[in-house]
Amino acid sequence: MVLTIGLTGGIASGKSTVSAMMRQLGLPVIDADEAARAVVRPGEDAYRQIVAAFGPGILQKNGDIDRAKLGAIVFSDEAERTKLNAIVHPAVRRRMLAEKEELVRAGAKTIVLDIPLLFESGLTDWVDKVLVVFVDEETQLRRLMARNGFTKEEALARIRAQWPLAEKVKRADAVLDNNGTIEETRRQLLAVLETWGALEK
Ligand SMILES: CC(C)(COP(=O)(O)OP(=O)(O)OC[C@H]1O[C@@H](n2cnc3c(N)ncnc32)[C@H](O)[C@@H]1O)[C@@H](O)C(=O)NCCC(=O)NCCS
Ligand SMILES: Nc1ncnc2c1ncn2[C@@H]1O[C@H](COP(=O)(O)OP(=O)(O)OP(=O)(O)O)[C@@H](O)[C@H]1O
Repeated sequence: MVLTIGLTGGIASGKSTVSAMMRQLGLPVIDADEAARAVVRPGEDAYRQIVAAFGPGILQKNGDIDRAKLGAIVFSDEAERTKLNAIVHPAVRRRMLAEKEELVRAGAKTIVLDIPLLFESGLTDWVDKVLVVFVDEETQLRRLMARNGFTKEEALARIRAQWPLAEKVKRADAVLDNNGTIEETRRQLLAVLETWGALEK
């Protein structure tokens, strides 16, 4: 029996920080953001669909998608974001399922799916347990602006493109409070993984 853990939270709440800890503990992590980058590389179907839908103006000189330009469009206009999601999400889901099947075939006992939009995309039936990384709004805004160099408006636009983090906390099987130090978050993570029997070899 494979235990599938859905790791989610809000933008900049600390999912990648926590998924790195889970990898260090020997748990395989399938990363939706990584999949979303891979499926839009030049030559991929989704790449062609994105250029057709948004025009060559969202491309860099070398032909790669200009993520900052496309981000500015989709985080300021819900209809544009829905258009992009309709192109990218099906390809991301196919890629993640293929990765998961490979891990199951290789005998993985616990698999982590790091999916920022687990709830927004209605993917909770993909996982056995939902682990939410929580931070308060002020901390989230500060860390997001510091990490990406966004203005407050750009950061808020991204935060508002997702469910409120408090709604995800209500639906979680376990919550990591990531407002403190990374060490404090790690201690909480170990306790949750212990409880779920996720660390047995
Ligand atoms: C708009 C894009 C090009 C911006 O790229 P950029 O490198 O600036 O951001 P990155 O991809 O690293 O995402 C950073 C964070 O933004 C948030 N985010 C990304 N896409 C979305 C979205 N469609 N809706 C809400 N939040 C999103 C997530 O919290 C993600 O972790 C990119 O985010 C994208 O292609 N998004 C559509 C695919 C998607 O929904 N990915 C999210 C998980 S599947
Ligand atoms: N406990 C913490 N204390 C201080 N800084 C932190 C803590 N946890 C995360 N950070 C920092 O906050 C920022 C956001 O963390 P991280 O990138 O892990 O979030 P995320 O949820 O993966 O973001 P995204 O939704 O964009 O993928 C990063 O710069 C990270 O180094």
